[in-house]
Amino acid sequence: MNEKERSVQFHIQCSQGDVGKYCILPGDPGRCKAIAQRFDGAVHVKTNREFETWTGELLGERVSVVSTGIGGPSAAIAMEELANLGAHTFIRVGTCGGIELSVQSDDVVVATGAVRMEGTSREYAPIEWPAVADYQAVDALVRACKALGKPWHAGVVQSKDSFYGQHSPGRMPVSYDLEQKWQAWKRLGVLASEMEGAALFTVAAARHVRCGAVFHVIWNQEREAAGLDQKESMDTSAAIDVGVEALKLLIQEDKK
Ligand SMILES: O=P(O)(O)O[C@H]1O[C@H](CO)[C@@H](O)[C@H]1O
Ligand SMILES: O=c1cc[nH]c(=O)[nH]1
Repeated sequence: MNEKERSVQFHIQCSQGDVGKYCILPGDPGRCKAIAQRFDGAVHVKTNREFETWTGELLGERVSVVSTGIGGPSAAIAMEELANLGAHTFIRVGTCGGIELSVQSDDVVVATGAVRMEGTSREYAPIEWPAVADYQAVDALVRACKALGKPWHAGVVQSKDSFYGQHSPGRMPVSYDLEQKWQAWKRLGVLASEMEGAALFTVAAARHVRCGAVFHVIWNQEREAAGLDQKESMDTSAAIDVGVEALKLLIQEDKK
């Protein structure tokens, strides 16, 4: 299989010309339409497995939104296949759970890097490699947060493979490992937990493309444990607005 020469990419089922060079990557396919509605003239291109693709324009530039599903393996596949079609700039717009006590539900988190507690990035780079976000993407995301005026944070997130290992570590046979590492993430000031950032940042480095990530905070289990709040929020609109605005800033700067 010559992946780059395939007329139709195997998983996303898109071909040359179907997608823009600038892409937004939510995990949830259910978030694609809401993101596409921020584009001019968005059309649904394809849905295959967890990968739903829409393409439209921002500032006259073709842009796409492609869902990656849950976890590093499918996120890596989406980025690889989009890069095969010429995409070079990616913004993940995801959800996360807060870890650091100042991170509250409904806040926005911009990742500067991601803890590689997942398997996918290890099949790309030795564990010594730091999964960091592209600095231009981080800068654009932070400027977009400031312009939007919503509470935001920028820092390291943790990417892991087991959602329930995060939320119920005590019932896992390897609880000793999960709980010890969680303490380390807290001491290191890790802001939040999610699942795809580390894989995407590492694949981006391997493919020489840019990737940033912004997250809507659903809840914060550490705040709950400290008796601070029990709030849960699923309104991802602020993170979507930040992601779209950041992509526009990157397009504008590339045109200069
Ligand atoms: O809302 P998305 O973008 O899927 O992101 C988060 O939500 C999923 C877990 O519920 C994982 O994919 C995690 O990274
Ligand atoms: O707590 C959370 C929320 C969203 N995504 C995660 O991986 N964890």
